[in-house]
Amino acid sequence: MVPPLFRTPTGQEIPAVTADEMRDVDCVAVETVGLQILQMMENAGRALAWHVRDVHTRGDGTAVVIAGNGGNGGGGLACARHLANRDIPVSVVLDRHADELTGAAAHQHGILTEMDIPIQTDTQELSNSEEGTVIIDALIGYGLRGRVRSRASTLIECMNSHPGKVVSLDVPSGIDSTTGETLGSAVDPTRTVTLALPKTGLDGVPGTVFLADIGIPYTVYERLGIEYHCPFDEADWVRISVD
Ligand SMILES: NC(=O)C1=CN([C@@H]2O[C@H](COP(=O)(O)OP(=O)(O)OC[C@H]3O[C@@H](n4cnc5c(N)ncnc54)[C@H](O)[C@@H]3O)[C@@H](O)[C@H]2O)[C@H](O)CC1
Ligand SMILES: [K+]
Repeated sequence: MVPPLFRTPTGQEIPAVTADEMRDVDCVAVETVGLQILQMMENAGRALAWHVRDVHTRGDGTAVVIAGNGGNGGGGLACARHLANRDIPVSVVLDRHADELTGAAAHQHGILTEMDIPIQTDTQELSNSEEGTVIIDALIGYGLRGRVRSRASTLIECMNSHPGKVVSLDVPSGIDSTTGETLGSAVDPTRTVTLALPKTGLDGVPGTVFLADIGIPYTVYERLGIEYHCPFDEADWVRISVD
């Protein structure tokens, strides 16, 4: 399969990667170069919060983050903190009980509880929220394995039936980030904010796609033989599309 070629609005080409290649990037960044996941996640959460504010054009200006237990969920929870810091009323719906969270997601969750941000597993508040509410899809990213299971599938349906705009982090949940296949059900976003490099499966996803800088240095790409030229200019993100 020939990988899709993404370009910025000025025509700069950006290589797309599979989930395995992106895991290699993460692995070299962390194991060899010494970045910490939380450093990259902080950049992801901040960039995502900017995009949520950007699509917040009307309504009551609230946001609901739907978060899973992996790196994607962790980025969504970091985004919730950045939104609250800008006085945007934000709440969180988890895909599991808070006691079951692990790793970076548990870490981000602990901060949100200290901030008194409402966190629940019940989707009622999401269903009742206004059209102007922006939904942040941080359920599953490139870590999706197999068909979407029932609880995640319910959350995906809930996001898709909400009248508000949906911003997906990294990959619309339910889309295989390598093949673009819908594994059972998938989020239909207004916008996707993908991290570091485009994923091959993003070719053809609905909505616009932005690439965000999460601070991975050139040397990581060089070590993996990925030809990378910085596509970012004044902003820490750039819109990308396939010809
Ligand atoms: N350098 C980077 O790009 C960085 C990306 N980050 C973000 O981390 C995710 C990848 O994180 P990972 O923990 O590997 O996986 P996910 O969060 O995508 O997925 C795990 C999550 O999903 C659930 N899940 C998996 N399969 C299924 C299924 N079939 N049905 C239901 N649920 C499923 C699982 O239970 C977990 O909850 C990447 O996309 C970025 O968003 C890092 O933040 C920083 C570096
Ligand atoms: K997602």
